[in-house]
Amino acid sequence: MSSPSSAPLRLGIAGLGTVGIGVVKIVQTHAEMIMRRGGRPIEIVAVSANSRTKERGADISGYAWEDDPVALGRRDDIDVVIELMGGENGAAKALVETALKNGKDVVTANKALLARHGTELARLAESHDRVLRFEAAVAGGIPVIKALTEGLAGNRITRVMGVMNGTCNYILTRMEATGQGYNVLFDEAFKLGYLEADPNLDVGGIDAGHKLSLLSAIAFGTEVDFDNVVLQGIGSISLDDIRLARDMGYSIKLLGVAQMTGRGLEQRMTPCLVPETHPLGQLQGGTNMVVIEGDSVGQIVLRGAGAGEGPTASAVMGDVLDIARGLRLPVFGQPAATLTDAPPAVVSAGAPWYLRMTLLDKPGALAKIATLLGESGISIARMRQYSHDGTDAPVLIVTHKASSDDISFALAKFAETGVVVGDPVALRIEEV
Ligand SMILES: NC(=O)C1=CN([C@@H]2O[C@H](COP(=O)(O)OP(=O)(O)OC[C@H]3O[C@@H](n4cnc5c(N)ncnc54)[C@H](OP(=O)(O)O)[C@@H]3O)[C@@H](O)[C@H]2O)C=CC1
Ligand SMILES: N[C@@H](CCO)C(=O)O
Repeated sequence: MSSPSSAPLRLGIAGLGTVGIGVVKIVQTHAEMIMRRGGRPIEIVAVSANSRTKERGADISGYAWEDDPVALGRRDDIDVVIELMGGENGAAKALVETALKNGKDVVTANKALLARHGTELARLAESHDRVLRFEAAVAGGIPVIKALTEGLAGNRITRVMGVMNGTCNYILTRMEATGQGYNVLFDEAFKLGYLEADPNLDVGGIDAGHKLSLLSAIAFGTEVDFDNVVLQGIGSISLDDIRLARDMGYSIKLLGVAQMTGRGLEQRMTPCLVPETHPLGQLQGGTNMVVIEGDSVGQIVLRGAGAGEGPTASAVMGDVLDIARGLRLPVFGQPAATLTDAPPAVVSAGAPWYLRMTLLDKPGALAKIATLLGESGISIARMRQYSHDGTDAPVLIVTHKASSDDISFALAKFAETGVVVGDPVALRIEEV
């Protein structure tokens, strides 16, 4: 920690949308409290957004305006650039690079940018003796970066997992609670300010994958490796799956898991079943949860709002206050030059699986499926056939531990049995 200055810390904010305006409101509302806690006044000097005339819900008339956000990175009257525009390239990347090269510290909520360019930007920041902070980029208002880089710094982290996309958790849990369809709930999540500019980043699991790749880098001291996160979105999850999983005692979550194994770094962000009684299974709405396991601390669970104006702005301000106080940590908790290039784990550890399929209701159909699973090396733990009208029978199978390769092999062979109608659904049951 360097000795902090008592001069005002001067901010330039690029992006005045959901998060940017949230930050403006906190700076304006809590000026005195922030000054006491940061040990110096914190002032917004200049801002930038696409439209100068848009109504913003906060008074920004006292701040200088830049049409070009990158100009904020060159201004002599700014100490910290806050990048809240989004996008993995373009103006956001140009601004962060310009600011760091011009001696400014940077705070960003942009997980897409860091998932793609995090290692390179960390090297750039550290080579210019600048800090680059991104608490808001992972799990919104939950201070998970701080937990990993500071409070848990003495632990060898064994696993990080969690629900890290508010939109997906909102849609999945509201589908179950209200029986409403995907499209209605998607619109509700939009109104709550949860969605990315490109909503496919949310529902496709990409946004949560970005976040997981950042947590992995900190937890395991590795370069950010988003390309090797195994990704699957929630688009294929039906109301039937949500209800049937619950009937078997599980909730469906878009769950991220990262762990360093003997086979390399395993990173997955996929829909999984978790026990409905586990805190992960109970998570409702836009709430996020990150579970961290360390060799000394054991398991800890962090829970809170993962998206939206207030929670995300809260995380941004935590970073700003740390800079005001003079706290200067390496971007990923250890110097960027020491981050290792870990090989990705090709095969994930075995797990029980949930298999849902529709079978022709005729003699021997179930036996054919049981035989096929046996031949694929998969053992059945539980099975349930639901009552039905007509000729198609909904069947649910929970397996004992099986590898994803064995499950894929069996699924590929299902069509050959002549008794499976449509595409079966296979979801991993995570051991939490
Ligand atoms: N919303 C959330 O809950 C969370 C968001 N984030 C991240 O925070 C960042 C901002 O998100 P959010 O506030 O929701 O996004 P919004 O879309 O609400 O706001 C984006 C802002 O950036 C401005 N902008 C975009 N491109 C440019 C550009 N090229 N030049 C100048 N201004 C530009 C827009 O201007 P204008 O208003 O004039 O169009 C707008 O003010 C993203 O990286 C997002 O991933 C992280 C955690 C949570
Ligand atoms: N779109 C993101 C915002 C928070 O990162 C979400 O729904 O979680």
